[in-house]
Amino acid sequence: MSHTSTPTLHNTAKLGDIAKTVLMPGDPLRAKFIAEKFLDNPVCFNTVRNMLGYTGTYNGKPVSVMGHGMGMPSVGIYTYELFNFYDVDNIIRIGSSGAIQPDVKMRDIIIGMGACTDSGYAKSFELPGTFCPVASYDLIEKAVDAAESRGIPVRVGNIISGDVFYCDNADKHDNGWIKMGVLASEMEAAALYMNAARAGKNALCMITISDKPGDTPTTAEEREKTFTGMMEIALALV
Ligand SMILES: O=P(O)(O)O[C@H]1O[C@H](CO)[C@@H](O)[C@H]1O
Ligand SMILES: O=c1cc[nH]c(=O)[nH]1
Repeated sequence: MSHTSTPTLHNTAKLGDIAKTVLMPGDPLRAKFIAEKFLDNPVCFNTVRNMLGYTGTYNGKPVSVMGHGMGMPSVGIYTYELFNFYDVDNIIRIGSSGAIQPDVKMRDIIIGMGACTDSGYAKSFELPGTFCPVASYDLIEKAVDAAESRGIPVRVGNIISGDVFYCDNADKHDNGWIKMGVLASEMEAAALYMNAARAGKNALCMITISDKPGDTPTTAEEREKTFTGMMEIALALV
């Protein structure tokens, strides 16, 4: 795709409408909730496909928040455009996720230091080996400090960005990742980290456990409005 200017096919914002740091949940209504609850003077810059995006200020500093949809292709499009066409420097994903390790509990917050994947997303970069998608060390360090200073427990470790939410034999699907010490599953961090690496920008994925076998899953509304610990840590990075 050779498109290089703004607005884009997926975003009606003009260059300058979006802040250097963007918080990105998968759910656009989680983006709306964050903008309305935490930002001063939020202005909506995108409604294309209902992928809501807002820019406002937090503690006087400009910040944007925008949904990225579900899965690697969707997050790949939105983050590519933000990094490469909108001059965004930092993207912090704030997602829901499924527990993989037995000692990971509902509502635990995890910082994805690395993101394993079963996706073919890396193929587009035509590399001679296996790329290791990792978060920005600077953002990890700042997120850990922000969590500690707020008394919010977080774990830092490996996560898995999968291409499927529903699959035959989920236990078998997770078993290999359990043996490799992977903490939790979600569906976008690996593509985000790859796009950041390719663009020379910074990315971090923070997730809150919303599902664990044997526990009652959080509702859609809880995923939209109650993961505020993770949201506050992300906002502290602005
Ligand atoms: O809650 P979000 O941020 O969308 O993240 C998780 O939830 C979705 C699946 O329900 C996938 O996008 C997965 O990564
Ligand atoms: O990808 C995801 C997101 C939430 N819960 C899961 O089990 N998987």
